[in-house]
Amino acid sequence: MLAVSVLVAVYKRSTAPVYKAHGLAQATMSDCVSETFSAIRTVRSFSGEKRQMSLLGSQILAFQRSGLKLGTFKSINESITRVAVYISLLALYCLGGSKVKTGELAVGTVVSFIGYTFTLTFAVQGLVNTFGDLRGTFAAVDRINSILNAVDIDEALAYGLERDIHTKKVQDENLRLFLSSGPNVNVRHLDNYYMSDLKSTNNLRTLTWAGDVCLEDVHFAYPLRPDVKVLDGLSLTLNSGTVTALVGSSGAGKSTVVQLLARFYEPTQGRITVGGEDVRMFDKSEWARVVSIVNQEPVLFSLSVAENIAYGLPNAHVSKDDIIKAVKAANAHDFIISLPQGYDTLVGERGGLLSGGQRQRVAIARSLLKNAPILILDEATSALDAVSERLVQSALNRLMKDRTTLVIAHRLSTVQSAHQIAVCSDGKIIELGTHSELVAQNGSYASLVGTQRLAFE
Ligand SMILES: Nc1ncnc2c1ncn2[C@@H]1O[C@H](COP(=O)(O)OP(=O)(O)OP(=O)(O)O)[C@@H](O)[C@H]1O
Repeated sequence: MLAVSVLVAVYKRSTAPVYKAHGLAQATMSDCVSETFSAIRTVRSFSGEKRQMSLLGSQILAFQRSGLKLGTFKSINESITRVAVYISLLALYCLGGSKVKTGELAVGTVVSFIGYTFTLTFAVQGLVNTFGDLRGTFAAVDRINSILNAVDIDEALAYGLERDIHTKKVQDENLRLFLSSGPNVNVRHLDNYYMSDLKSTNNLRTLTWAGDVCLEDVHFAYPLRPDVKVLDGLSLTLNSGTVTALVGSSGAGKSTVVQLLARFYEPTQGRITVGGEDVRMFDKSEWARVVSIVNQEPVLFSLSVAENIAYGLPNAHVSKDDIIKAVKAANAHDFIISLPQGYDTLVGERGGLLSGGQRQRVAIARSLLKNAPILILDEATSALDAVSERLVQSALNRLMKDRTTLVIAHRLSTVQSAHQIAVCSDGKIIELGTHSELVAQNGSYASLVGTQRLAFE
C-alpha cells in the first residue's frame, strides 16, 4: 500500500503541468477560431485568411504535441500500475504456494487472499484513474481562477450589475459570493442608498419626454485607466425635443459622453439629470427603454427582418401594421419587400446579408418602433455612400422629430442644422451655439469647419 501511495503522489506531481499545458493548448485553439470568425470582415479586409489559417495550424500542432505527451504519461502510468499489480500477484502465488506446501497455510486461505488481492487491485486502479481525472479538473479550475484573477473588475459596470441583481433579489449564494466580496465598501454603500430610492418607471417616461437632459460637471476616467481623465468637468444641456450636435477632434471624449448617457458607465464625479432628477435614481433596464442609440455599425440579430424591427419592444405585442408604419418612415419598405421572403427574410449573422445602408434603415425602424424620448446618433451615416446617406438621413430626420437628440458626427456638414452645436475638447465643452454663431466666433469650431472645407477642395 505504501508503494501505491508513493506512486500516486509521484503521478499527481508529474502530470499536473502536462494536463495544464494540454488544456491551455485547447483553449488557445478555440480562442483563435472564435476570434477569427467574429472579426471575419476585418480578417478579409486585410487578406489575413492565410495568416489566420497558419496560426491555427501551428496551434493544432501544439495541441497534438501536448495530447501525445499526455497520452504517453497516461499509458506509462497504466503500464506501471499493471506491472506492479501483476508482480504482487505473482509474489502472492509464489509465497502462498510455498506456505501451502510447507503446511503453514490452508489452500482456502490462500485462495481467499488472492480474491481479496483482486478486489484491492481494482480499487487501487479505480483510485489512480480518479486521481487522473481530478488532475484534469484541478488544471482546468486553475486556469479559470487565473483568468478571473487577471481581469480587473470594471467597477462602474459591476456596480450597475450588482444593483440590478440585488433589485431582482437573486438568491443564488454563489452569485452573492462574487458580488458582495469586493473590496469597495463605499460603492456598495452608495448602491444601497440608490436602491432604497429607485423611482417609478412611469415617472421616468414622463420626465424624459418633457425634461432637459443635463450633464452637470461630469468627470470620468475609464476603470481600466483610472489615472487618465477623459471627461474633466463637462457640462452640457440637451434641451428637450431639440437636436444637439457634439463635435470635436478625435479622442476629445465624444463617444464617452454617449457611453455615460446610455449608462454603460456612471460618472466618477458630477451627475447626469433628466428633468432635474439624478438618472441614478432610475433602474438601468428602465433607463435603457427611454434611450435609443443608432451608431455606425448597428447590430442586427440572425432573425427575420420583422423580428429585428420588433426587437426594440421585446415584451410588447407588436402588430404588423406598426412594423410597416415604422419601416416606411425609415425608408426601408421598398427594399424589404423586394427581398426573397419580404419581411420574413432572415438577415444572417449580425445582419451580414444586408448592405450597410439597409442595416442602418432597419435599425432606424427598430428605434422608431421603440419610440424612446432620448435619441443618440453616433456617427450614424459616416459609413454610407451618398445615395444611402440621403435615404438614411431623411429617415433619421423623421426619427429625430420631437426627441431629445444628441448627434455625434465628424462630418460637420451633417450637423449644421442642429439647434445647438457643442465643441468638445480635452473632456470639456469649450464652445456652444448654432452653426452661424460659432462660425462668427472664429474659434475652434470655425477652424474645424475651415479644415474640412480645405479637405474637400
Ligand atoms: N474603454 C476604454 N478604456 C480606456 N480608455 C478609453 C476607452 N475608450 C476610450 N478611451 C480613451 O478615452 C479617450 C476619449 O475617447 P472617446 O472615444 O470618447 O473619444 P472620441 O472623441 O469619441 O474620439 P473619436 O472621434 O475618435 O471617436 C481617448 O483617449 C481614448 O483612448
